Amino acid sequence: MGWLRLNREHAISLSASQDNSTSYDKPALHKDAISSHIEHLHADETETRLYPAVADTLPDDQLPFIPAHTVLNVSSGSSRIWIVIDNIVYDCTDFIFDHPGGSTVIKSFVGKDCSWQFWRFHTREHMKEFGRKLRIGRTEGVKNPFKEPARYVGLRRLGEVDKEWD
Ligand code: HEM
Repeated sequence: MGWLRLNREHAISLSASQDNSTSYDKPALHKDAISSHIEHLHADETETRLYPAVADTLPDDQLPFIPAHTVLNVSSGSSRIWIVIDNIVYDCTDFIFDHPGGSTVIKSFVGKDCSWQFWRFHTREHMKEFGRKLRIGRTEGVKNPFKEPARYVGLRRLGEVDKEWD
């Protein structure tokens, strides 16, 4: 667990040294730091650390690809809190302690897709300001355990084409 401890201390000292930083700001981890600590880790922890948080400026389509089975393995075999929104993997391990909606909701989606649930409670601005810095990769095929219920405006289903207007 040496690496995890190091990562947390690094994050804390970083946020202490930057006034406008919050405690869940994650540093962009350096490859040398990863390899020098990687030998102390169990296999599944090693796997999680291959995907550190990436720079805010990196476009989604340039994020490293994390196969669905890796998302699943990491989530069941380690204490990392990875969730998937619109095929982007977010590492919420540290962020859950600061999440205004509490940690339980996020924990209930570990290793799962929760796109529609996320968009029920958040705006694009929330994602840009708080979510973007938690991105670690992109993926495909991770399942949402719940089907999105149909949404209605009055008696009309949202998004339904109104035949009378055609
Ligand atoms: C990338 C992951 C996430 C980020 C960055 C994030 C960020 C935030 C932020 C910034 C707020 C405050 C919103 C406000 O001020 O109006 C919030 C509230 C909330 N979030 Fe999240 N969230 C994440 C994941 C989730 C997930 C997966 C769920 C569960 C579906 C969830 C459920 C909620 C709820 C229920 C609230 C409280 C809403 C309210 O009080 O009106 N969040 N989140």
